Amino acid sequence: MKFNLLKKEIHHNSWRLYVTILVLGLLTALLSTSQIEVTKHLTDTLVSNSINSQQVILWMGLLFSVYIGMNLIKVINTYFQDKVRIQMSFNLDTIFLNKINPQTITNVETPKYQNELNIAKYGFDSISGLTLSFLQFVSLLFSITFYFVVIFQKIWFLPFIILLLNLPKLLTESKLAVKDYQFVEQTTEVSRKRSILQSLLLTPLAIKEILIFSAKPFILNHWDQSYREEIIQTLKYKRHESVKKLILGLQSNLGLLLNQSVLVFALMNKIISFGDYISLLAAITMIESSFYGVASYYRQIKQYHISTKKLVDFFGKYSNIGIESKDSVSIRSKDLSIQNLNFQYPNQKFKTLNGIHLNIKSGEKISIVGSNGSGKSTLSKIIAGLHDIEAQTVFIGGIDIKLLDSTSYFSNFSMVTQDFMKYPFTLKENISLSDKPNIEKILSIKRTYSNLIPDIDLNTVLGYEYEGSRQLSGGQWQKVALARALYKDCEFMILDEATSALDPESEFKFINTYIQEERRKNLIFITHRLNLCKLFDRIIVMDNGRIVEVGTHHQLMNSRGTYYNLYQSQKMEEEYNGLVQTTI
Ligand SMILES: Nc1ncnc2c1ncn2[C@@H]1O[C@H](COP(=O)(O)OP(=O)(O)OP(=O)(O)O)[C@@H](O)[C@H]1O
Repeated sequence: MKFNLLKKEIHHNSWRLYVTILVLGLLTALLSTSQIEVTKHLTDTLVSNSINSQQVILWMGLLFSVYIGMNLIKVINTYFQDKVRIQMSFNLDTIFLNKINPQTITNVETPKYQNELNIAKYGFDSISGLTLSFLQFVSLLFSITFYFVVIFQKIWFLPFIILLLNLPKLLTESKLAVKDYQFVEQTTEVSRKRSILQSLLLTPLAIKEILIFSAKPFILNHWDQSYREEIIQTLKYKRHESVKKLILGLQSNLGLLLNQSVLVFALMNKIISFGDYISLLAAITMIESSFYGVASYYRQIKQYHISTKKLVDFFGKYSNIGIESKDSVSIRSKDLSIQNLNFQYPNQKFKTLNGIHLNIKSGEKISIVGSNGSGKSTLSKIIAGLHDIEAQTVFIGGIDIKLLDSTSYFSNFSMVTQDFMKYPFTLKENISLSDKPNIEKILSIKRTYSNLIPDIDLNTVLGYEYEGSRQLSGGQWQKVALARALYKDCEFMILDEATSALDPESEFKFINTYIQEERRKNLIFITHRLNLCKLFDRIIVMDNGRIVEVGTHHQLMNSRGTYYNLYQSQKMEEEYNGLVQTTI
């Protein structure tokens, strides 16, 4: 990806503001040079043998007007700079959120992604800072040039000495720019840890457990430790920066002393007047401070180069920029076939799935069961196209899914996972995920699946995030997620323990209705409630990343293997619970 492609979007709607700020910068430079000139004349009038009071009043009036003008421009300039900052941060956030578009979740569900995201955000912020600094830099260049002209007219060689003495500032800032980035990279994890723990202490979900388990001191202690670690690292870096700045300050003081000596020499030898002395000293001091601005701009230019490199890497990994869109392949059948599929998560040392072979015919309803961690969710996410897999392992209608455009592949799937989303939107938006929900479609789902969609106004905002919103129960939220999956109305419905919060009657009614109503569609149902498995065409039993049994409920019960044992132990548990209840 070429970063230049983004530049236009970064500066969208800002060019007129930039020109305004530059004009204001030019005016500031003109006024501050006039201030020097007026001060010179006022001083010369004051130290002359015959003080002309009218002239003194005139110069003082002029000086006052220059001050007022400078103040006015300063206020207007600050406003426009704020405006640029706001516009730029909107542009950058828009680009960032639009461009980050990973095609799968495999690399996103890792700490590496979080760290790289943090560094990329820092890079983006430094770009927005750079634009403003560039404008300030140009304004400073105006001022420095004007001051140089003033000084050059009186003592021609002095501007060159000043320039030479200020070069170390640029060098130091360039080194600090590299160090800045190294510092951010080193502290990303610890600063993320601190903010994760901080939000843990503040989010309502966590507060509930914190209260019950009296966990505040424990989490606070973790937060305190990571914050202290971050502070230690930050202060170490700041100390290093301060030492560099101290050395620079000393160099700058020595430079001023040298320049002042030149002025004193010129004054004593009557090369310049006393007024010149005062005004030139002011000009030199202003150049010195302007050079700090120039140096800090130089540091940001350096950072800009590092940032763009990091951003190009980041977008290369997590966006679809530069990925050639695949030709649309027409899929004739929706039969799904998995051939010798192995899968390993990027941050795991072992394979989560081992040699999976599975064929699912169009319209088939299958249930996947197995112990915790056996790989059921991973397999279902792979089927839905959410993970990076090797070529020639998953096929739809005989076509390798790696050859298909991911968006068109996703259009075949509806999915409700264990950790489904609860959007802080209205009920109808939660179901449709659209600005223009098809109300008739929602009402039709409501009629077919009784008790699925809560009996509240479709325009009610859900959750506890906003004033006037309405919180749902866990089961109701899960029903809304199921309604969302039905609304998408796809060939494949994947339900990963997606009915676990429903009462047994609602769960049975939902699954049974889907099977009856959607005979031509596929249902992949992951569950721990084995009594529902009887409703399915086939049951897949998983253990330790492998498929260990496949068959109907009766076949698997007769073969007396893993499924049989799981079923028996669940039946015994249910009988025991029933016994306890009747005893009570
Ligand atoms: N994002 C992830 N990154 C790394 N490892 C993961 C990730 N998700 C799952 N795993 C690992 O993969 C293995 C299988 O997990 P998976 O969620 O597929 O199991 P499951 O059969 O659905 O379990 P459960 O019944 O508890 O939901 C587990 O050992 C788990 O630690």
